[in-house]
Parts: sequence; structure tokens; C-alpha cells
Amino acid sequence: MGEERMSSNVGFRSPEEWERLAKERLEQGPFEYIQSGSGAEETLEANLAGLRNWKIVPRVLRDVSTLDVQSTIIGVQSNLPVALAPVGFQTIIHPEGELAAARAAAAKGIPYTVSTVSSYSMEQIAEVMGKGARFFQLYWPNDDEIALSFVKRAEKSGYSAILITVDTPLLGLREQDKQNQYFPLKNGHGLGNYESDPVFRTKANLETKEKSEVISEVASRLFNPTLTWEKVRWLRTQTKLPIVIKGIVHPDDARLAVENGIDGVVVSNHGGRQLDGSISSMDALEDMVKAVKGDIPIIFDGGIRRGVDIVKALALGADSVLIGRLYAYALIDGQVGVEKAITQLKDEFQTALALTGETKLIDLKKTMLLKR
Ligand SMILES: Cc1cc2nc3c(=O)[nH]c(=O)nc-3n(C[C@H](O)[C@H](O)[C@H](O)COP(=O)(O)O)c2cc1C
Ligand SMILES: CCCCCCC(=O)C(=O)O
Repeated sequence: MGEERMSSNVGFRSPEEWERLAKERLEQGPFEYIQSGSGAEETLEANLAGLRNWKIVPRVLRDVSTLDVQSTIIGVQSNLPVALAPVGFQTIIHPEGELAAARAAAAKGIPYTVSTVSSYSMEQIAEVMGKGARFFQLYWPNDDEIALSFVKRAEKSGYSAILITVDTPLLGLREQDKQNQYFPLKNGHGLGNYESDPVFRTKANLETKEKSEVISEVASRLFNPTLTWEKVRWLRTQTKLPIVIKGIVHPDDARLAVENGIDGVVVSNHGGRQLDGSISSMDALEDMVKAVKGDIPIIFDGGIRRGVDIVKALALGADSVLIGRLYAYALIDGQVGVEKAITQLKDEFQTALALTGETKLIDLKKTMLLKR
């Protein structure tokens, strides 16, 4: 491992350095769209603090020469207990957007989650991924036939699970974006899945529309504040793919997920971009674990920046984690950048695991953590 680690130091970039470079290279609108949270950004900061506040109490003299970090995430194999989170509009970062990030995930053997508002279609992304594991994230439109069409297309193009994001009945109040008057959709990003959808095309009469009209048609269908568990139960009857609910932090919602036949939850506050003042992901995790651990897989996101953060989330009971901004910033260097970020995260995670005194994911336990 020594020689491999020396060579991986070439071109090393810390998460902070990726963020700094992204700020330098992107225009203010796109950069702040990625970086910012909602409101006063209390929850954005709380996600980071929530992880920082847990300290590891490491053990020693336990032969940590052989590590096993292989994982299963919603039924698919992964080289790490990590998947790339759905991040919409990736062409605001790099012209190859989702294609580059998805290729990187496939090359590194971890799952990639395609956002409903990806700039390339789910079929285009599937094609570049080959056998790479992929999930489809559903922003349920205000038209169930379009929602079902997305899910059927995901089935056909080899997606292994549907993640329904439920923390976005409407967009959080993001002050920087308001100041910048910036929302990527308005500039024509994030249309990949809508523009290619046969049901949407017919309903919106797309053949006769200018780009600006297409954008308005998508914008008018994107949000669905009427969504309830009843609709989720209906979707359960329409697909055999595992369904995961993304964006819950209340243990009662986790129980409801189990009762409604859901196959996993993502404990998430959307990276602090929705309800500002909501509980940090790490503070929510303990009660979510008490509510559903062992019933369905628990995925965690919000604030993961380094390998040691993954150790903490898994020790507190998560089965795996998603990373968002960490890879989004690295996407400024396209596929190479994202691959570099994943390689580094793996190195950090393995190092943190060994220095904690453990070799296997299953041995990460809450007893090795103290909250300070
Ligand atoms: C720029 C950006 C775009 C995002 N787009 C989506 C999206 O399309 N769908 C979704 O479910 N979550 C989206 N998220 C939230 C992420 O999936 C994830 O929950 C969050 O980024 C995790 O926090 P982290 O960035 O601290 O890792 C987005 C986050 C960012 C930063
Ligand atoms: C319901 C569509 C909202 C798209 C916003 C993308 C996103 O999740 C984010 O910016 O955060």
C-alpha cells in the first residue's frame, strides 16, 4: 500500500482545494448554486459540525494489515460504502456533466445516481456506464404519467433502484441564488430526461416549441407539493425496482417507509439546501437507526468530505453514504477530477478505518464514538 499511496499523492487536492478551484474557475452563479445552502445556512453548517462533534476513540494492536471495504448498496456491489448522490444540472460544472461523473463512478466501481434534472438523459448516461451500477432519482412531477414514464425508462436502461426525493415539495429559499438571479434550468441545463421523454413530449407538444418554451413547460411540471404516501404506494405496485425514500430525518417517517414497503431510506436534509433550521443529518441518524436498523438499509448524506466522516456515519449505524458537493467540485476537471476525488476518499477511508483499529465495515460500532 505504501508505494501506491506515494504515487496517489501526485496532483493531490484536498476537498477545500477542489472547492477553491471550483470557485476560481466557475462563474459566481453556478459556483454559489453548488456551494450554498438555504436561508442563513444553519443546516448546511450543522451538517459539517454534526460530523465534527463526534470523536473517534481508536483501538490499537489489532492487526489492521488487511482491510475489506467492499459493500452492498441497495442490492448492488460497490468498492466502497459510498455512492455518488444525485446532483442536478451537472453541465453547469463541465460540458460533459453527468457523462463524466458517471464514467468516473463506473471506473471506480461505485454506484452513480442520476438526477431527474440531469442535463443528459438517463439513457445517454446508462450507455457510457456500461455495466456500472446506477440508480435513478425521481423528482415526482405534478403529472403521474410522466413520473411513471421516467420509472419505466429507468427499468429499461438498467437502473437498479429508484430514489424518490421527498424533501423538495418546493424549492428551499436559497438567498445567494436569489441575489445572483440564478437557477440552472432557466439557462437550459437539466432538461435531459424531460426533453427525451415521450409522454412529456406529447403532453407539452414539444415538436413545435422554442427552447425557452420547453424550459417553461418543464418548470411548470417539476414540483409536486401534493405528493403523499398514497402515491408512493401506487408506484410500489407499478415497478419491481427497489424504491428508496431520500430526504427524511424523522424516525416516524422512517417507520412509515418500512410500513409502506419501501426498500431503503436516505437520511438527508438535502445538503442544507431545503429547510434551513432543520436537524443536521448526523444528529438525525441516531434516532433513524433506532427506528429502522435491520429492517431496511440506511443511507446517510450531508457533509461527507473525508474518509473519517464515513467511519463516523457507519459507526453510528448508517450502512452507506452518498457524497454530493465533494464530487461536484471535482467535476471541474471532468471524469479525471471525479476519479481522483473517489480514489482519494477511498485512501482516506481505508486509512481512517485502520487507524480506528478496525478492518471490516461491520465492526464499526457506536461504542467507538464519543459526542463532544
Ligand atoms: C448542486 C446540487 C444539486 C443537487 N441536486 C439534487 C437533485 O437533483 N436531486 C436530489 O435528490 N438531490 C440533489 N442534491 C442534494 C444531494 O443529493 C445531497 O443530498 C447533498 O448534496 C448531500 O450533501 P453534501 O453536498 O454535503 O454531500 C443536490 C445538491 C447539490 C449541492
Ligand atoms: C424539484 C426540482 C428541484 C431541482 C433542484 C435541484 C436540487 O435538488 C438542488 O439544487 O438542490
